[in-house]
Amino acid sequence: MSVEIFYDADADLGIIQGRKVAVIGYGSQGHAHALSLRDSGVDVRIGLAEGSKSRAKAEDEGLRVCTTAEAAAEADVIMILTPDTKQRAIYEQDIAPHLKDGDALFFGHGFNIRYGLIKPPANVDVAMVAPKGPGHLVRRQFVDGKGVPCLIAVEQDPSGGAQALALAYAAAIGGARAGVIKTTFTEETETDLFGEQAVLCGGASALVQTGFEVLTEAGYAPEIAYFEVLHELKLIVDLMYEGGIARMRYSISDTAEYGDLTRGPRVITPEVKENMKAILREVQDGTFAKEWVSEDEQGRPQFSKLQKAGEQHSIEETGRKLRGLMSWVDRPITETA
Ligand SMILES: NC(=O)C1=CN([C@@H]2O[C@H](COP(=O)(O)OP(=O)(O)OC[C@H]3O[C@@H](n4cnc5c(N)ncnc54)[C@H](OP(=O)(O)O)[C@@H]3O)[C@@H](O)[C@H]2O)C=CC1
Ligand SMILES: CC[C@](O)(C(C)=O)C(=O)O
Ligand SMILES: [Mg+2]
Ligand SMILES: [Mg+2]
Repeated sequence: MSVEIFYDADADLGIIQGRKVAVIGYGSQGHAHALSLRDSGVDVRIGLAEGSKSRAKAEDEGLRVCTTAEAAAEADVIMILTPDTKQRAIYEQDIAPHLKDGDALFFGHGFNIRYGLIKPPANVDVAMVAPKGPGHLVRRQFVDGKGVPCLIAVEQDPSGGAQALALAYAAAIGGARAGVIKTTFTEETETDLFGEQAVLCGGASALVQTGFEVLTEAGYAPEIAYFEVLHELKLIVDLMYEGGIARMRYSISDTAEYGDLTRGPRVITPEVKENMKAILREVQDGTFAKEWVSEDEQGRPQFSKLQKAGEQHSIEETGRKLRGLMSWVDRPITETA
């Protein structure tokens, strides 16, 4: 199936420059969108809860901060960039009452529309601009003159202009430098959840932690294990990013390549592929969404326990020590590039 991919030349920045945009939330994606929209000449304000911890960060960047309700009332493009599990309540309390004809409701991920948690009225455009990368890198790449690819989708289009508006927004945050693919809320939500669970976050973290455990439990030095399975992983993935798996295999030794070709399938076995398929089914049939919404409603007991266990894994202590000795690696978490 072929896809439509758009670049800067296909986008009309003037469309988003002619609108009043509210970015609701100033976290990973919120700060990236708001700052890059502002730098692209867009009229942007930030919507936050009263007493929000994010207020000072946004104001330090010279952005105007209002309550979510004020921002939604003032703007005609409202981008919701708070955590997925919080969006429904924020929408119902502070956004829905202020929606008017001609407004556009935007999302950075399709979760709430795909699983029917938010049901916007028919008189507003509903669209998505979903960057395929973490917010802090969306901003860093924009500042560096690069861009993170984005997916756009349109769920409702009473104005007839929702796609052009989404493409203009994606261009304003740097996405059209790399490529903007048109998709649906369903395809974005299901592929994004699968990707982060099975490969990018869940799969990769478990692979690294398990490799570290196997080496250290066999008596090898944790520092050597860390460099081997975590630090070098970035360098290997950089080669894949630049030229695919073939480029990585070109650069590694024949010994590594033979080990890759013969041992890789012993790690990622047919059973692992079946596990991945089960994870995809839980995303498609709504099991994961139901579980996550319920976990959040109960105060995230399992999330907090597993998060703490991850933070206490011995690879983190080894990593902190080694990264502290490499000034170019130990980059503090900041909300700017
Ligand atoms: N993280 C990423 O890189 C990516 C995220 N997305 C999508 O983007 C959206 C935003 O995700 P992300 O950037 O990670 O979100 P964050 O967790 O970084 O959002 C935090 C922001 O939301 C505000 N917030 C949190 N809870 C509430 C609440 N109950 N009421 C009002 N504001 C609240 C916080 O304010 P305060 O400081 O006051 O707590 C803060 O400003 C999601 O739909 C996500 O799936 C898509 C692609 C990648
Ligand atoms: C990979 C995780 C992600 O989907 C992202 C950064 O793209 C997210 O939800 O944060
Ligand atoms: Mg993603
Ligand atoms: Mg995601």
